[in-house]
Amino acid sequence: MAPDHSPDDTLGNSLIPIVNKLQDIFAQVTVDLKLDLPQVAVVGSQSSGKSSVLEALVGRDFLPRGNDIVTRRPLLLQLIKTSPGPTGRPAEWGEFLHAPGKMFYDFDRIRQEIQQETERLVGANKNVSDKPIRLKIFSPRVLTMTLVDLPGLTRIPVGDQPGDIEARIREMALEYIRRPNCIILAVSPANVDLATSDALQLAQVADPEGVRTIGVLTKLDIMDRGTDAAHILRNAHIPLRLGYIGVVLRAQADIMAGLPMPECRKREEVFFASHAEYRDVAAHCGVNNLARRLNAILVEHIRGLLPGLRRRIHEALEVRLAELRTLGDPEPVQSRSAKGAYLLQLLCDYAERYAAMLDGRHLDLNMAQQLSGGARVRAVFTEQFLPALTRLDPARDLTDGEVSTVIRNGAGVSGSLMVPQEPFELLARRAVQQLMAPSLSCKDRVHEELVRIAEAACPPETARFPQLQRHLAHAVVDFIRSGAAPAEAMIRSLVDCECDYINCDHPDFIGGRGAIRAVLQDRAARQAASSGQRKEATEGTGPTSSGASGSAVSGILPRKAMGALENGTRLPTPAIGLKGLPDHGTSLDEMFLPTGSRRRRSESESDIAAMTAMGSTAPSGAGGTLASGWFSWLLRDRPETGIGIHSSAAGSVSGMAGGGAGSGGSSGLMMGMGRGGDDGLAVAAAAAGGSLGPLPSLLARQLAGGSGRSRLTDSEAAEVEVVRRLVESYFAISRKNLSDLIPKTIMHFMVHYTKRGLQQHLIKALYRDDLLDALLTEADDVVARRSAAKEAVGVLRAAVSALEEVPNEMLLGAGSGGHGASNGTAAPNSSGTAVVNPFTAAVAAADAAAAASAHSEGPGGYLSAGSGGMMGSGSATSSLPPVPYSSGMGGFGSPGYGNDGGSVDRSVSMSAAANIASVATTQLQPMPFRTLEAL
Ligand SMILES: Nc1nc2c(ncn2[C@@H]2O[C@H](COP(=O)(O)OP(=O)(O)OP(=O)(O)O)[C@@H](O)[C@H]2O)c(=O)[nH]1
Repeated sequence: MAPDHSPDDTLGNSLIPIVNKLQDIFAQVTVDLKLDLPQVAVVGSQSSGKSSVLEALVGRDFLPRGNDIVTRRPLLLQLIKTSPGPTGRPAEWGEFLHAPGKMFYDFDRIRQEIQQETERLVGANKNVSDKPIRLKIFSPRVLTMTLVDLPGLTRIPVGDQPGDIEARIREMALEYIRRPNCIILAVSPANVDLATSDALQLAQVADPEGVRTIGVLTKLDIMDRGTDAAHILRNAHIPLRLGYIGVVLRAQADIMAGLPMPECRKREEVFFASHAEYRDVAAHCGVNNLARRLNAILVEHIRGLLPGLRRRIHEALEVRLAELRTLGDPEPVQSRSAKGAYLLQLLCDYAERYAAMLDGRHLDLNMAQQLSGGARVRAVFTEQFLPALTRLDPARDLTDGEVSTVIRNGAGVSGSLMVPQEPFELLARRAVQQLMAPSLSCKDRVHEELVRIAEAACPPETARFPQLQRHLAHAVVDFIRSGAAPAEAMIRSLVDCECDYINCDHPDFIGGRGAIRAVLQDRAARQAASSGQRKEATEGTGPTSSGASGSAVSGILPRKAMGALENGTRLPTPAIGLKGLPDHGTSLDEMFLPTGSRRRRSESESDIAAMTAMGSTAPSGAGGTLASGWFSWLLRDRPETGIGIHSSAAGSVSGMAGGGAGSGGSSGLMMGMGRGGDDGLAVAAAAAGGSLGPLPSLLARQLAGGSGRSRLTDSEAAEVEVVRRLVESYFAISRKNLSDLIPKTIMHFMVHYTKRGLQQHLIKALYRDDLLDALLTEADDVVARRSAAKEAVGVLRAAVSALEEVPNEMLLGAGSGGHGASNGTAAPNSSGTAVVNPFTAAVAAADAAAAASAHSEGPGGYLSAGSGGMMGSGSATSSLPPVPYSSGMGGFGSPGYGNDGGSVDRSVSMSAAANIASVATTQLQPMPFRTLEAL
């Protein structure tokens, strides 16, 4: 009797053939759409009964068996259930991959063919090979599934077997059973101690969780008298998650005597019925139950597989249809006038696609993955250009010492009392000049993006006309370039304009007064903080000196100047300061009038260099003058500095005066410098003894390498602070201007220009009588690709119809009450948490079905809920996550028939894309999206 396909198999039988049909459809052509079906592999020691188990599942006698090593190459056996054939015609047959078109109706012949094919490769003397034999068995009496018969594990090499035969077979078996979608039938003979089972040992390696291993116990009928395997079948001995199934198969003598398979099944039934020790497990034993359980597992798996499969088929179909459109279906037009119209249409399409991509009107799937089209141009502005401007430091690379030197050099031989205009302008220009590089870089990035868009805008139909693509690429790139040149000129002019006139009247400019106020406030705050600390330290000692009374600012600034600052009134003394402050005359602002005629703008960097270098030659001051600048005046009488022009005016000219000023140097006129000889010029020390030594080319401070704030006098540091603030303020204005104008310039000269003019340009460049034929000549491979794409579309449509035969509830993954496979079973894991997986769920379903039809008197069978069996911890609804069957071995049918990837092959369309890309890359440069840092 063939395996009993009871109603619980109905679902599987309706579904699995559809999957097989799909596999067959895909096998016909080069549509590399793979199905990730689980397969069933038998593993175990030599002569444990592996082939016998497979045979029994198939229900036919066709595999070589014996007590010696028999299976010497893996056998991939695809069982395909067929409808019963018309009377008189054999309904069962086998086909080998290595003998295409040959149908084997005689199963003895199949056995012989397996033997011969084995010997053909590895000889007759017991050697083994890992090269599989692929066999399809078509029968109305089989469950549809793929089985793998593997050579048995052995220890001692015999015959032609190599010395490492044990390791070889082990590896061969592991190669199959390691695959996550392989269901392992671990076959162990019951007449050998289970603790020594090779099958279980190997299955443990490949499936440590035990979620896809079913134990199969053979030879129950020939166990030692007085022993039985009931405890094993109850899963009590060496527990497996999916438990054990006991079978009684044919002995060698039965085979020799030709005992028919149905007889054997009957005998098995009788065996379990007549052995009291197996009564409680009998309902779940036997070949029929093994088949049912495997089927349930497969069905559950396929249920999870189908929705994704349908989606992939539809996607593949879309890809092929799109490819067909690009290849031109039907054939391209022939008449000249029609060709002209077609070319015109293509050019207009191209220009429209380019514009649409810029405007964000062209949507495609790629857009979910990355920015594209106009959004990228905008990203260049917002995510690259603007942040790059923000990061710019107006006094980049200039130390305080250098700024100070520039200021001093700008003051010339007579020094200045207030902030000199020239050094400020020089530094401001230098800072603004920094805006040039990111601005030009922004233009370059947009240029790249436009070329990228131009590349992507190619209408798919152009793919078949390589010359047209080439000409298009040239024409478009030229056109984009023609917009980039004036954009660059404009950008340069804009930055030059910003540099050329330092507009101190700009309403946003902080101005000299503002800068001084800010610095004073800062300093006052610092001073207040430090005096607060001191006060805390000396609390209770009463008010301190005059410097501590009143505001911190007034302690620094002369009262009149302070008043002027606060009231905007005039100062009694002439002041020198920056021009461009809001009010003039004799107010505080007058302090900032320029000391000399302004120079024309010079090259900032060279000016800076020159002015810095000049530092050594410029005296830091002359006797009695505030050689270190106007800020000394602001700071005089400041108690904390310990300096005062009153007290030391007579003695000091500057630290530079060295020995000449030695007596007064320690409290010298010049702030900071008076603090000690070490602040003076190095030359001062060298010149001790009265005569002045030669003036070094750099100031000692710079020579010492310490041009930082700590090396400057307090006055110089304050001066530097004010100048820095002025430069920062002015730079911020220019940066703001350019952050607005540069994108506008680029948009105008490049983006909008190309968008508006591209169509005209293309028509002018390419819509030419002399080019028409060449441009519309198809590439040589297009015809072949068109027919391949058509074939693929046909196959995929067939696959779609095949899938339409699948009941909807299966595709949706809805539970099927009738089948029971939707009820998962929670197997307890070590921590007591329920672990549910499709395999166990399917097994539970099969068991439930078996229990329902069981004729045993047992209390629901050993796998039933609550029985304490390995499955017995109750059931759970199977909104189960599908097991991630990430890979699988190739199915039977064709070399490319494997199920190891599951991905849609887009080779043809990809080659089309590659074609486009290759054309483009010869003409156009690839446009990587540079990161922010690239700027
Ligand atoms: N009595 C009895 N004999 C069995 C049973 N199962 C298998 N046999 C016998 O055991 C021997 C080995 O069986 P095979 O099916 O060839 O074992 P195998 O594991 O495929 O062997 P190799 O492919 O050589 O590793 C054969 O003679 C079978 O008839 C069983 O349940 N009872």
